[in-house]
Amino acid sequence: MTVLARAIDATRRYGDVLALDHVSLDIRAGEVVGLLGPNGAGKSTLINLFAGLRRPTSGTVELFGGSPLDPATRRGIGMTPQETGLPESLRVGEIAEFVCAHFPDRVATAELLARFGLEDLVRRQVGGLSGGQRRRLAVALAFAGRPRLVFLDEPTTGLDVGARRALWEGIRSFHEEGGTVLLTSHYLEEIEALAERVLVVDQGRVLADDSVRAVRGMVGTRRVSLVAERSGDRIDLVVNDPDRLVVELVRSGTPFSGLEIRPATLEEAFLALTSKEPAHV
Ligand SMILES: Nc1ncnc2c1ncn2[C@@H]1O[C@H](COP(=O)(O)OP(=O)(O)OP(=O)(O)O)[C@@H](O)[C@H]1O
Repeated sequence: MTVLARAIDATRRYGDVLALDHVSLDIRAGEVVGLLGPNGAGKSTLINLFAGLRRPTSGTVELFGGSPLDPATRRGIGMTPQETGLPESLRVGEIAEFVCAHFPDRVATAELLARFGLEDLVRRQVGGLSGGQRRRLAVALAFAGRPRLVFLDEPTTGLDVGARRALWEGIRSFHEEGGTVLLTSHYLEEIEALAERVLVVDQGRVLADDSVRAVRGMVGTRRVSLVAERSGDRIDLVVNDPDRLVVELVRSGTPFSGLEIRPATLEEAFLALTSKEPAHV
């Protein structure tokens, strides 16, 4: 399958901060790939390298087989960064028209807005949009030039359920037409709704690169919490098989109390993943 974006041993430092640590991966045509990781994991940095907004400190990043720094190459991508600023006094239809007009093979403004459920807002000034409507518009604009590959950095943060679904529909219809998307999120649920493949990133490293189902299994851990009677200390453990742990504890005759078992949060699962050797790097 055609590789649209490729990182080979890419490292990016900001002063003392190692934002990306020897990352190698491919984004192939037709994929929707979710980039999952906690704050500061390196998700935006990876997108910024692919989009040519930053250069790697070492290693190589390729876009459509060329350099992401080449404007002609970059014309094939669409991008919505984490934060965007749109001119307040322009109308939604005017902004969409302005952005579409930059591309040789542009989407019709009405079609673009309809795809993201924004058709009723075409005459509204941006200053009069809600936060969710602004965000949807910012995401829609990434698709204005019929890109081959779209980067979306936390596209649905701050959206309510309805707006989130409208946005998901827009992304899905692009994918159904063969489009490729790399999107970041803090939520596995969101990535599950859109992507087949998920990259789990933390501290600049790719901890897992697998199907959403496999990663769900990996992070489908449980947190077991109990008080050891001898010391009186509460002990917290993140495990895959809590039943076995409890059976073994009882068998060993260790006195304990206050047993609690609950699903691990994504944060805890990340920590559990980080403490092991990465499955695929
Ligand atoms: N321009 C910069 N200057 C200095 N440090 C930076 C810069 N950009 C990012 N960093 C640091 O690099 C690391 C990775 O940041 P990055 O924004 O890529 O993470 P992220 O996974 O996108 O986080 P979030 O989920 O919070 O958006 C962080 O420690 C961050 O503070």
